[in-house]
Amino acid sequence: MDLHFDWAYAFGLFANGQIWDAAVTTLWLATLSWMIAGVLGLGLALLKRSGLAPARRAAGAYVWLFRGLPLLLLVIFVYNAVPPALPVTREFLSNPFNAGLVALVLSESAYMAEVFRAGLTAVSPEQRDAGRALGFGSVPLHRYVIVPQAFRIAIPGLGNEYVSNLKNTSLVSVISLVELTLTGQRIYSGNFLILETLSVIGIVYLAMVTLFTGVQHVLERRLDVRRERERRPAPGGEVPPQPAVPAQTTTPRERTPTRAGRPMSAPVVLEARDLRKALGGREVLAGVDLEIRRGDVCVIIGPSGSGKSTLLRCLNRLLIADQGTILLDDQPFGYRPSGSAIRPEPERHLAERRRRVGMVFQRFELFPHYTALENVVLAPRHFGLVPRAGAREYGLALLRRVGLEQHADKYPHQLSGGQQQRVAIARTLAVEPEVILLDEPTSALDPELVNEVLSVIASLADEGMTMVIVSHEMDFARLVADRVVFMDAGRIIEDGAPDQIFSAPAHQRTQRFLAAIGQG
Ligand SMILES: Nc1ncnc2c1ncn2[C@@H]1O[C@H](COP(=O)(O)OP(=O)(O)OP(=O)(O)O)[C@@H](O)[C@H]1O
Repeated sequence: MDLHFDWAYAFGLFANGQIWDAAVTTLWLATLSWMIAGVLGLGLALLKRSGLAPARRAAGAYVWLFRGLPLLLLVIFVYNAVPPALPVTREFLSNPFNAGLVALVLSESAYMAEVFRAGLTAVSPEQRDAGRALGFGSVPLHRYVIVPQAFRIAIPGLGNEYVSNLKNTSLVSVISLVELTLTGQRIYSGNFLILETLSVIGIVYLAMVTLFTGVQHVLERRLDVRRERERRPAPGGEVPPQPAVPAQTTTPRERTPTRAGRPMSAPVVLEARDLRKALGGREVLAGVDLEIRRGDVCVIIGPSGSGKSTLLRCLNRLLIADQGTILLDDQPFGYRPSGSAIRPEPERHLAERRRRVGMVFQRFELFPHYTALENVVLAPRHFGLVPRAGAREYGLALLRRVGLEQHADKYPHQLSGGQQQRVAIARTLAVEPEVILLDEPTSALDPELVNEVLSVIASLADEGMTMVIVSHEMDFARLVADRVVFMDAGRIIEDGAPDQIFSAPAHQRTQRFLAAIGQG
């Protein structure tokens, strides 16, 4: 068969105004529906992960229904069946563009919900804990920490959705919306130059997809702080290297073991009573009592799996103990009286008070999409501890305290592990906690970076900061601690001055542990 392609006609079609009008309609319909569906999809994804079972079920039912129904059927239904059933929609839905928009949004939002859900799930639980430890409740936690990270992860999936949505607009031609496909049909039904017309229509679709792909590419690059920064050196990158720790800071090695302990008269600031917690069917905390006095530096040591980290997480209520209570300044912390018993307080009431007990994590958990300075000022800005105009100065002063002022505008990935941990300490200090919990703050660091972090912690101890530190750094514990607490199998076995614990442990289990790690 002789295939004739009328090139002149095909090129001439590019000057056909009908095609460009239809392209604008198609693009507008696809973009508007995709944007509305994006907002709805994010809302649905958040509802699907919410703690409220009815909200979860409703969102799940929505996704099940609108992902399951063919779009063509939805378009016809919205245009023909909804207006008679709901007269108030008659005027709006009598316009094929509006009816198509509604159908596309219904269908597309169900898909987008799953794309966003994948992004939300990919944000690590440790990032959530870091936000919660700063005192963020659910809304600020999602706004500052989770959604921005989830959005970055979801971009490729959202881009795919845009492209499939753009092509799906052709189905709206079934209710006579004059979009690209219908325009093509109308043109070739008059002259039968099907191949030429469809080729031009196809090229216009491809041009639109190419345009969008370019926009997506630019957006991805903009939001990828790693890429952005590789091309553009961060401010502060060219300054001469500065000392790892502030000049006034003492290094642990230089300190003399004169930290004689706080007077026993200092008020108790944080207290755990009979804490019990089971995890994975095993009793991890088996009745822990601990008193922390204002200004105490309490170092918790013990074998792996003895429950040290679990105890810390229970102390600031990132983890809810099964039994027992926590008192902060003699007031129940995260518990409230309920009849004769006291019960855990709901997260929404507890969130903001949690910042009074700050936490530094083993793996730093800086927010990767913010600079060091932004990490530090995020929470104080949110809680109104510092005015907008003074926020930068406030953050810089804190970074200066940990020796990192000149790295303020770098992103976490541009800092060494030790520097990241020092920023994390500054971030914790920024919300003015009464007590700081440090969970193995140096165990994720290369040996040569350990000292710079320990030095910062030592300087905080000198300033009188109350700290509870889980550490495997025994030399550091000897020098910086007022008290050393030895834990084993979910219990506190021994609690005393560093000299006593390290030189004359009273309990055989402590002796065995110290001997095993070469400290006996
Ligand atoms: N989410 C969890 N589910 C089940 N078991 C858990 C969970 N978290 C911790 N555990 C277990 O609880 C025990 C105590 O863990 P924890 O992290 O508190 O110990 P640790 O003394 O801090 O240990 P390490 O020094 O190795 O960090 C371990 O046996 C651990 O496997």
